Amino acid sequence: MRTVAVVLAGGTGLRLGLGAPKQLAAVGGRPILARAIEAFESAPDIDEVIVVMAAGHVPEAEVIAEPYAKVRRVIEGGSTRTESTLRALAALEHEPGDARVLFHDAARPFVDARIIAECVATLEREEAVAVAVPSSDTVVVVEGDRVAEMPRRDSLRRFQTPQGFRLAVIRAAYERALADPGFAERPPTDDCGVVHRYLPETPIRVVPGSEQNIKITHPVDLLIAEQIIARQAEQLTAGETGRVSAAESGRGSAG
Ligand SMILES: Nc1ccn([C@@H]2O[C@H](COP(=O)(O)OP(=O)(O)OP(=O)(O)O)[C@@H](O)[C@H]2O)c(=O)n1
Ligand SMILES: C[C@](O)(CO)[C@H](O)COP(=O)(O)O
Repeated sequence: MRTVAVVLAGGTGLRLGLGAPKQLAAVGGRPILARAIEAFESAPDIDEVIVVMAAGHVPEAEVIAEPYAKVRRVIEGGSTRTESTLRALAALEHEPGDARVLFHDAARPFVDARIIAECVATLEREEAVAVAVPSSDTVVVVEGDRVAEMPRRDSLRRFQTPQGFRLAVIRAAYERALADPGFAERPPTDDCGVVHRYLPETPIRVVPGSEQNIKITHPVDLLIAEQIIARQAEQLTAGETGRVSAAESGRGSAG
């Protein structure tokens, strides 16, 4: 069964305010989009990667995607996230219904191998999977400027991506969504939201995300991203030094 990763890069990054799509900006010297693609390129369970790029920026995305063998298509996105997903689904029209598809925000460049592997493994036995972390803030529902509800924090999670589905499920959910005149007016904020609203009987399994799997959204997130990259580099160096010392001590004891 094939698994396709869709890297959603169709946004323009208004909240970051760089004047260009944020996924083209570099963190740690490399474009955010390249980092997101790289995570799926190096995941053994992923067969193909489709990049959905913001209108007018497809050639730049093609240049970024060029080194990655699994990226065989860079397509133009729509004006909303759900429209970008729909374009990816159209590009996947020849895939069988039991194929697996993972939708990932290009704006989350630090998704790791464990998360991707758990999503793919979950889709072997389930029809939909989401990635989430607990909330460390108390989250409230407000009406106007008044608190209306205070849900129990221990039941709350913050969604990340990827969000994965059997193709037949996400196709059916969008088919129902498109038949609903209210969908365009109030679209869900993600693909799990489309499945939850239009196929409520479909269970969505949740696997643990990571605090590093941030969505670069506001300017402060660029600073956090640089810190994550610096820490990853330190950990790599420490790991390599550790391996060298272990090898050296091994040689010492053997000889
Ligand atoms: N029409 C759109 C809008 C968003 N996305 C993608 O969905 C992910 C999450 O969206 P968000 O963080 O909101 O990105 P932007 O839409 O670029 O940001 P903003 O809302 O600040 O403009 C991003 O990787 C973005 O590129 C997309 O593929 N197509
Ligand atoms: C899909 C998502 O990243 C889950 O948290 C989020 O809903 C995307 O929202 P955005 O407003 O498009 O960034």
